Amino acid sequence: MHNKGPTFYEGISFQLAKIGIILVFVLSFSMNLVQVYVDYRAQSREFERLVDRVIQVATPPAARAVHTLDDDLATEVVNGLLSYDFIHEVAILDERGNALAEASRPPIVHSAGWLVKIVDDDVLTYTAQLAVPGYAQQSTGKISFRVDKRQALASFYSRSELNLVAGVLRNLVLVVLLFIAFYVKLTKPLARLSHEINEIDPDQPGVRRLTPLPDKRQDELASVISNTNQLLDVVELSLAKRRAVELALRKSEEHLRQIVDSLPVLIGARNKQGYYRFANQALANALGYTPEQMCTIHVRNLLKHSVDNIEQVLNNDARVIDRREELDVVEESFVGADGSQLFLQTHMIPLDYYDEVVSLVLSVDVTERKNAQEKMQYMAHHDALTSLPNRLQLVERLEHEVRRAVRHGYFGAVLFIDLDKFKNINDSLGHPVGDSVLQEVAKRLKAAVREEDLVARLSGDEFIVVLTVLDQELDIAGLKAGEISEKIRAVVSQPIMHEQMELRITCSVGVVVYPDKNNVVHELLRYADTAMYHVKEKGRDAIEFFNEDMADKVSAQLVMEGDLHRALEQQQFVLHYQPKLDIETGEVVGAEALLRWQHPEKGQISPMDFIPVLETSGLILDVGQWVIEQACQSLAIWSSKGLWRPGMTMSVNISPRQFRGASFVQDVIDALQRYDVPPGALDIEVTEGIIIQRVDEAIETMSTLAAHQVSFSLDDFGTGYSSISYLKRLPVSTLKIDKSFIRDLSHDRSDRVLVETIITMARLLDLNVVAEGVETAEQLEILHTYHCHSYQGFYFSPAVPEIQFEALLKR
Ligand SMILES: Nc1nc2c(ncn2[C@@H]2O[C@@H]3COP(=O)(O)O[C@H]4[C@@H](O)[C@H](n5cnc6c(=O)[nH]c(N)nc65)O[C@@H]4COP(=O)(O)O[C@H]3[C@H]2O)c(=O)[nH]1
Repeated sequence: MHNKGPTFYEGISFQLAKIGIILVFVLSFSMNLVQVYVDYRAQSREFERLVDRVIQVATPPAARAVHTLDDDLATEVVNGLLSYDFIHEVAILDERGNALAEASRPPIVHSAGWLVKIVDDDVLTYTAQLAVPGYAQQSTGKISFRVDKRQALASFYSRSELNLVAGVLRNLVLVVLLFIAFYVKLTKPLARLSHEINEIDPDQPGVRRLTPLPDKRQDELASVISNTNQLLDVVELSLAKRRAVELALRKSEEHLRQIVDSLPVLIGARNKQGYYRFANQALANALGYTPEQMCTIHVRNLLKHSVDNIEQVLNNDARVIDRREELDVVEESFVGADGSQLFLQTHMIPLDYYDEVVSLVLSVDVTERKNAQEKMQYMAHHDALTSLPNRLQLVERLEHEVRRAVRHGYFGAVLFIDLDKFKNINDSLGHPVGDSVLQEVAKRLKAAVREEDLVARLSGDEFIVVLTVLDQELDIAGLKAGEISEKIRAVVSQPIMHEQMELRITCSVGVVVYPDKNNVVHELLRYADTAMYHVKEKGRDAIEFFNEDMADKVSAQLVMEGDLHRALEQQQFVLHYQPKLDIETGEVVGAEALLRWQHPEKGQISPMDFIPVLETSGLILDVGQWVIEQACQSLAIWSSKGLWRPGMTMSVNISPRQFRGASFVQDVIDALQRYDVPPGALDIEVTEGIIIQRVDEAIETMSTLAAHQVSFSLDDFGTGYSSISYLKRLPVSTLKIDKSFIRDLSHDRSDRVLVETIITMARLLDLNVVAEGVETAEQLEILHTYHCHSYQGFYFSPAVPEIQFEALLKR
């Protein structure tokens, strides 16, 4: 800080000189003037007295001259008066006013000084009456003369002028001398002092000291300089101390900063205005700024743009700062410099930071955790292949939609869509093709419905479409659901192009309109499933609405499902055996094990009624295994008793689900080994339906078991595909002609042709033929003519309990 020193004219000396000069002129001149005035008054009075004496001296001779009319005397008086240098005109007049004698001379011209001009008191005229004593004091004339007062006071004036000028000059000299003395003694040292103070470095005040005055000077200035030097020393010392403290502080702050910066926790301090007063490296890095930049950006600009989020952060800051509360914030959403979103979990503490209270925020970056959670949440609610909502989300949404429909009084619909023969695509073209078909179907379904409708993938080739808000009238809602279902059927059946291959697929659609009586989501799905199943039963590629009959059937099925669970636990199942007989010899060549359910209340229930329920509920896996075990056990017993001769076969029915079960092959082998079943005694009846779905897998399963001496019969032959091509590939030893062809054998020619053809074909393929449902001798006779190998049916015996069958064997 360097101040420009004062100029000469701004200096104290000049200022004092200026004041001195003004005082000299004003005070000394005015006081001298007063003195002159007093002197002038005294001089004037003196002059008056002189004039009076002159008149007293001149009037008697002048009166005599007038009285005697003596011109000479008058002239003498006049001349006498003119001898006074200040009288320059005299006249003696008689009583009539005629001049008896008069004389004048020009006034003496003075070089009039300035003072005379100020006084301006020049010529005066005096007149005196002349009277002769003793003549009654009667005036006889008068004498007049003119007087020049300036002339009379001339010496006074010149003396006064001299005094005035001399006084002023003397004082002026005094002022000049004082000015010099001030300048030398005060102003000059002060100017030097000022200059030296200016030169002092505020950071090192002790380095440049003020130059002391000569030793003999012990005045105030010398004391100021010496005191200032002492002060500079003290300041220098305290500065040095302060610098040392500051250095220590800075170092400790630096260490702290390093520690804070190296922490993985994101640390910052925000003030009430929403600015970071401090941000550690981790926080700055996380947001993509430097710690310095962080302090220049308002927190609003770092937050994700959502009113709630911004409000929450600002409100929390205000709470911490104003109310000094400590807060835990589960989630704050920030946006980094590169636009990426960041989720922070934060603990907030009020902190006194320099001159204000701030909110100290300690955060952990939970973005990855949050993203993982969201991803998991997404995965938990979506199907990975099609990204459609999965069953979980479907159920949640459908529950919500049903509630909404009930509340607002309108109808919606659930469409259960199953792709027809999708397995064929998977099996023949491979899973990648199947996957891309599913993705394409998902896309088409989404495009076919409104945004607010829901398309979900249930499993495999099953999709659900929820049509929300169809109509307030049930009929119209149903109509709309039907129209949309038709549209869906149409879009799904459009050719699907896959790597220049044109694929065609149809779908079966089951429709249920909601809300219904109980509005349970799982029921709705089951109803839609049932309706879809009906479509499948009727030949696929159609839509069907769920109706009351179906509902009754479903509820009956549900009741039965519960009963079947109990049946297995309480051993209500038994096996009956129907003998198989050689047509030629009439000997028993084996048996078919048939499942019976002894219901405690309803009595014996037909497997035709409960096997489908076992199948859909999955219970068939347990019950089917039980059947195999039971049959193997009976075989072992009869074999040990010598009742089961070699070459006899025990047929066991296997359901599709059981056949495809992962442990099926091993379970059968285990049972064979456990009961030590004679080789070739166990025969498994499979339907064409089981095989046709996955021919290769079926062949593999059958071949494995065939290697363990298990034979296979093809049940219900003639009702299905009856393709000779796959028959040749299958390890099947027996064909069972369905009883529906045997029933009308005696009077239906076409059945006879069919049965004869099957038998002939079987013989050609070296397969056994068993005719089912032989009830009459006539039927048996016809079969005999056709050279059918064996038969079973009520004609000989229905399926009978184990004991009865054993007795039959014994016979
Ligand atoms: N009208 C008439 N019927 C006759 C005659 N002879 C036998 N039957 C019946 O015809 C059915 C033959 O069994 P299926 O075709 O394999 O058809 C079976 C089979 O598909 C299935 N089934 C039976 N037991 C089991 C089992 O343990 N497991 C599996 N998966 N299915 C079984 O249930 C179906 C029906 O079994 P059932 O009611 O026992 O009915 C049996 C049998 O009682 C006859 O002369 N006239």
